[in-house]
Amino acid sequence: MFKRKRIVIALGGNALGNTLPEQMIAVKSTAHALCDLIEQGHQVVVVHGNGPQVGMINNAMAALSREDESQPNTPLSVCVAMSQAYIGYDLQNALREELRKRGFVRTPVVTVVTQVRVDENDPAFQNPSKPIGHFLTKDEADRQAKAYGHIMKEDSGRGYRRVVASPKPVEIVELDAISSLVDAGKIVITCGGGGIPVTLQGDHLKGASAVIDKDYASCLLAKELGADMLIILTAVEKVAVNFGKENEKWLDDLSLEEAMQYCDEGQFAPGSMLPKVQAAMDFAASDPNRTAMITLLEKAKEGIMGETGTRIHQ
Ligand SMILES: Nc1ncnc2c1ncn2[C@@H]1O[C@H](COP(=O)(O)OP(=O)(O)O)[C@@H](O)[C@H]1O
Ligand SMILES: NC(=O)OP(=O)(O)O
Repeated sequence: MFKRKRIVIALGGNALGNTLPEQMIAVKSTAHALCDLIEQGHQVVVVHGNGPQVGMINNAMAALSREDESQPNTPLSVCVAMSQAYIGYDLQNALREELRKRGFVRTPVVTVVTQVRVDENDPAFQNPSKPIGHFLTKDEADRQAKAYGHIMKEDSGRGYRRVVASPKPVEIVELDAISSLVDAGKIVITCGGGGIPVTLQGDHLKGASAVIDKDYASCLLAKELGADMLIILTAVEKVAVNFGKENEKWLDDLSLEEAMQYCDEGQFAPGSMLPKVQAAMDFAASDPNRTAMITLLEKAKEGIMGETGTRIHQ
């Protein structure tokens, strides 16, 4: 018998592309994949990344303030807010269009500007690790570091990128509003780019200079919303051990014990697959009835039917 599931979906970089025109095209196939799950009868809540976009926005705002002394530099937290609105705008319109095509003319899609509280003493503030912006060559990265004081790191064999602090999400500030919208059957896009990082200062929420990992934020959201599944959609169909090596092995199924062992062995690259596996483990550990899955964006439908993807469970 069909069981309707509440599913939090985390969308990776390939769901959005790297530039404005790329994003306009990419969101169409993303909407297609998401609507496949909605059409199956599932309740879907959408989280997306923002690494390339927040880097682009931050560079543009910094260039503006260099050109015009009257424009103070834009804090990273505001750049995250801008990325939520810009990505949400494209994504909600693509979803709206795809839903209407499939006859869901009354299903509203809404993007919630979402703040996520972090701990101001999180050691991540002292150890920038979250890659943002475009991939650069070593020479380009050295020039950027010298010109702007950015910290640059090699990203999983794919080139160099700027890294910024990435504290763990502690609390989703707008959770009640998100929960009401989801309960009322709306399609909600929330915690975009991991959420706008804020710290609590009395009654004031102060923007923090950071970018939260959207995989960890989507795990927190999924737990808070009592979701049945967390699905992390990325650019690989399955998680592998010995990734990229001759003895590479794609995994269908991962228990928490196996996942922990592979993490300890360093099988998953930090800054790419490791946060996904850790978020999946955290979600699966929270309840024996909860499963997390990591798969390719285009395979979401097959994944949920158990035909592909890597499932992480207790
Ligand atoms: N063990 C692994 N198994 C599968 N993919 C891996 C593994 N280690 C690193 N990767 C890489 O991680 C990528 C996903 O991370 P990333 O591109 O940062 O995610 P996102 O989709 O959130 O932007 C995959 O496309 C793959 O290239
Ligand atoms: N904020 C975030 O995790 O973005 P990416 O998924 O693009 O890295």
